[in-house]
Amino acid sequence: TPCDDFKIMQEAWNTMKNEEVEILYTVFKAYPDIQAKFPQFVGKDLETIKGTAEFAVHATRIVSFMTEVISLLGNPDNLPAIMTLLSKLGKDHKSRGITVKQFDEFHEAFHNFLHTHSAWNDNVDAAWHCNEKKIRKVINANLE
Ligand code: HEM
Repeated sequence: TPCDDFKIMQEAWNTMKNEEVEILYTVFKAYPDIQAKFPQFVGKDLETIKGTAEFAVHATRIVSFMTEVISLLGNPDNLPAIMTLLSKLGKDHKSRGITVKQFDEFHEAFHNFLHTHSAWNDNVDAAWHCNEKKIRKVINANLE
């Protein structure tokens, strides 16, 4: 299945994973309701906060989480670790009042970023979608 092509997914991600600030900016720009959930960013001008250390720190937390999960893919021994990380992410965000709908929004905006990146192609897309579907299932089960 395309899920087994995790290597090309990891390679593509490696070319994008250092664009933390641009990734979070893309998400907040498309969905201000996501920005509004952050006590430190609510009501602030996105263009202004984009350049702050606080913004870079949070962008890096999110993107590093993704990097961690993506690096663990492909080895069945890592499955329990992946499940633990994803369940915790879902539970921690549920307790902040964040919804599946907002994760869908994040997802969509995040994809606009990925798709406009030069490392993206049909093979990466297929591998990404297959793995992402499974990942989102675990997160959603813990968000609901
Ligand atoms: C869907 C919209 C989302 C909203 C509204 C949201 C909101 C938040 C908020 C308010 C915090 C706490 C910030 C702080 O204490 O400084 C947080 C923490 C965090 N978020 Fe999100 N988040 C979203 C999606 C995501 C996604 C998709 C990921 C990763 C794939 C992610 C990863 C993290 C991580 C790693 C932390 C720090 C650990 C923790 O406290 O849980 N978030 N998020």
